[in-house]
Amino acid sequence: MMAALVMRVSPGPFAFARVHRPALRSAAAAILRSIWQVSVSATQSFSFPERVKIVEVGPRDGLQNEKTIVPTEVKIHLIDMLSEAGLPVIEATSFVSPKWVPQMADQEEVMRGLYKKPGVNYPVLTPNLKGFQAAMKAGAKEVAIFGASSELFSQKNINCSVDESLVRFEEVMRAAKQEGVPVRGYVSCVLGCPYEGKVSPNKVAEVAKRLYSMGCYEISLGDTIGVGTPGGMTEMLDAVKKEVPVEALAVHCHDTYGQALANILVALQNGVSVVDSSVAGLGGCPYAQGASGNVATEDVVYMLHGLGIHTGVDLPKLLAAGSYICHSLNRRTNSKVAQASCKL
Ligand SMILES: CC(C)(COP(=O)([O-])OP(=O)([O-])OC[C@H]1O[C@@H](n2cnc3c(N)ncnc32)[C@H](O)[C@@H]1OP(=O)([O-])[O-])[C@@H](O)C(=O)NCCC(=O)NCCSC(=O)C[C@@](C)(O)CC(=O)[O-]
Repeated sequence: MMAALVMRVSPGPFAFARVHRPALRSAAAAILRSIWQVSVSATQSFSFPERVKIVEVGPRDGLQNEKTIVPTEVKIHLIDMLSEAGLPVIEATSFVSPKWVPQMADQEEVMRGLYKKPGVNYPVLTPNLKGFQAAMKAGAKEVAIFGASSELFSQKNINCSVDESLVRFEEVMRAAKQEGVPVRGYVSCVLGCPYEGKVSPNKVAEVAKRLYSMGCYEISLGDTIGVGTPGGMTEMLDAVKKEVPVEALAVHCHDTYGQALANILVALQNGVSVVDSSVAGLGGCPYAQGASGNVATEDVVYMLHGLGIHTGVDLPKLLAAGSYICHSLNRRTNSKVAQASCKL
């Protein structure tokens, strides 16, 4: 359901209006009025979803590219902190080859060790039947298959062509249907490929349609290397929405060029209400040259709450999870909200 945006102006950032000198006070009020007017007119013609489902991909996408192996207990504690913060979906790990992605080699231990909070989904990536079977043995209740709209990226990432990958995914889908397991589908490189450059929106739409037709309940559209802009996002969504209902679409933005929040905003205006993000902005695909972190969950939540959109996420608890993983990795957070909160 979509709701028109009701603008609310928080007094916080405008505390300077409380100054005692009348001239300054009226100047501050004028600035405030002009900002408010611009904001309202800029947003009045759009509508946004009332609630957004955030799919937290930090424990998988966020950590898969880390060179030093993160201890299993740290991964488990991170996942538990994220579920405690109210994230409804937490992608826990991936059942891929440990030769290809050594960081995910402890997938079974992670699945067995995490506290399965009632109401929270913990999907895992499965590139093929072998991965699916291992995931089932480890107790996974939901899986994700991951394809691409670029041939070269598909080859580099999963060692097969796009068509071959779809055949493998059909096998996973058949097995999943037998087990009654929901399957999410990813399409990578929807706004650009590190090896092929521009990707046609029609190609994205075609792969998204194939995944949706085979039974994926949701299709996550990945700007794998974070090169997209709001213009590209709009063009791509226009094409995909002709093939897949918008209710079944998610966006998965990386922030390499600082466009992720703008791209997400445009996706929301286009009716998308599922957003992937990674705590502390960790992440990147090891087989996508130049890929930087995912958009930070903290920043997405801050923006959504500022728009009056419900997420169910407790921002202070989320910030604590981000701080925990950054401390464990000895890394500065990529989240602007976390950086700003530290200074308060
Ligand atoms: C897909 C494969 C396995 C094909 O890899 P392959 O080498 O072509 O597979 P194969 O079938 O020829 O088997 C080779 C070896 O791998 C083993 N194997 C085969 N399958 C599995 C499995 N499931 N789990 C564990 N082991 C497996 C298999 O048993 C065999 O072992 P060996 O006999 O040599 O000892 C490989 O290419 C792979 O693991 N790729 C994973 C790459 C990956 O995880 N990339 C990151 C995730 S995608 C991403 O980040 C993008 C996303 C989703 O976030 C969205 C976005 O941002 O756009």
